[in-house]
Amino acid sequence: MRKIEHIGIAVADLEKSNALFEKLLGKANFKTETVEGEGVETSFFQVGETKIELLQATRPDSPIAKYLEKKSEGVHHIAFDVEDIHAEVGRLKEAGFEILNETPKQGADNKLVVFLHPRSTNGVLVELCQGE
Ligand SMILES: CC[C@@H](C(=O)O)C(=O)SCCNC(=O)CCNC(=O)[C@H](O)C(C)(C)COP(=O)(O)OP(=O)(O)OC[C@H]1O[C@@H](n2cnc3c(N)ncnc32)[C@H](O)[C@@H]1OP(=O)(O)O
Ligand SMILES: [Co+2]
Repeated sequence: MRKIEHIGIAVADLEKSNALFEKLLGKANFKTETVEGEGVETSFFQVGETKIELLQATRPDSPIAKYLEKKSEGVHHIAFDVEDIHAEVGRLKEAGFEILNETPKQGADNKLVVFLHPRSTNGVLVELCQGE
């Protein structure tokens, strides 16, 4: 794992949270992107080498909608940048972590992403992501 690629934050109202994070970070977001496969609309802010990813649900069965039903707005996942996602999945599986999707799926920014179940990672939803 090379660095924290982004921190995902579940929000109820992307427009409101965009304005809040713009004020907090002193800069505007650099992009928004809808990822239909995950049922989310995202907004990204660059902070040094890493990013803040705000996530709003686009449909009721989105993981973000389910999360907000049970919990509240806040940190939803931590994403690590990896060089070789297949090798990393193999290593983590061997080490006993619970992989949610062994076949990488399409994330934002055309990246391949894999999630680890929070029950195997001290309650933190972990995302691995490999860039182009
Ligand atoms: C924009 C695309 C991409 C990117 O490029 O960055 C993204 O970031 S997409 C982000 C949204 N997608 C995902 O989160 C996909 C992976 N998540 C899942 O598969 C599911 O959300 C889950 C983690 C398996 C949970 O789903 P489910 O089992 O249906 O939900 P429950 O509500 O029943 O939860 C079971 C258990 O897990 C705890 N939980 C759920 N979400 C989280 C979380 N984000 N962080 C920590 N813990 C979480 C939940 O509290 C339950 O715990 P117990 O009550 O103790 O059983
Ligand atoms: Co993410």
